[in-house]
Amino acid sequence: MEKRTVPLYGTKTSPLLRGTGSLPLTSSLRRLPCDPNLGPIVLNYDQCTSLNITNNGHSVVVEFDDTDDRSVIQGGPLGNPYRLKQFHFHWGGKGCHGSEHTVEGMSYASELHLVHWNAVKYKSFGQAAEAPDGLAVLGIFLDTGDDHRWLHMITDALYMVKFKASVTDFKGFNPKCLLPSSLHYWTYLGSLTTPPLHESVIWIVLKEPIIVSEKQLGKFRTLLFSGEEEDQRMRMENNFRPPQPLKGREVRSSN
Ligand SMILES: NS(=O)(=O)c1ccc2c(c1)[C@H]1CCC[C@H]1[C@@H](c1ccccc1Cl)N2
Ligand SMILES: [Zn+2]
Repeated sequence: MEKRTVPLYGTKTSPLLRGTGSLPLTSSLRRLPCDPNLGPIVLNYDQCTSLNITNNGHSVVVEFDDTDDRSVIQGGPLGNPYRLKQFHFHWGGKGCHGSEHTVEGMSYASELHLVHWNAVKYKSFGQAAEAPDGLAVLGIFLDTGDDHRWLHMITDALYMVKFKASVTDFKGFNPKCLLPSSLHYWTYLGSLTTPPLHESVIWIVLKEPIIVSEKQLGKFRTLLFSGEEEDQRMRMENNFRPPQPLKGREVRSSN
């Protein structure tokens, strides 16, 4: 990890955003005392059903069947199990960094977000997305180094969703293969980092990054913000929102 120069966020299709959004896990977070009341997070993804992979004009998204509790996250700061709905990534331009959280001012090349919703308390994702305890987003940092042995399953499919609004089947993918070995985490109450910016997210950010290669990251940058029918082709990069002030929010640390 090197010091990141904060790239300009936003392009014609994703203007600079307001609101609290994601927060910097800054200051001496690494030395935060562990909160003994924070138990381990538990991921039950073994029965997960991935459906498709799509380019939504902001990121690449893998969506899951969330009609029952077949894949959930629970434990840690969560009072209920939360259903896995989708995951997506944020990344920078060549050589610059693209994570939406920083740790002691340092950022990573990319950040993976696994988005879950509280189906115990809310009838739909949309309703949960507007409630303070509606969503739980698991954030995983991507640092650069060797090839990630399973990420190719995503990057090999990216040519199929090059353009905005393109989608293709993507069955049988279990995101457990994208987890680091440790599930130690920081957690705080924040918001979605892109519109509609609802203050509805229990953020759970893993301390240990996964390692992916620059070559693999480069394949994300072959995606386009623009649709197939648009004349100007805008490469999809820097689709991350720089961290926002903590504003006195409490960040807690698992062991
Ligand atoms: N970077 S992030 O994880 O904080 C993030 C930020 C914004 C949004 C999402 C994820 C995703 C989560 C699923 C739906 C989608 C989205 C949305 C779109 C239409 C209607 C509602 C919603 Cl929530 N907006
Ligand atoms: Zn995100």
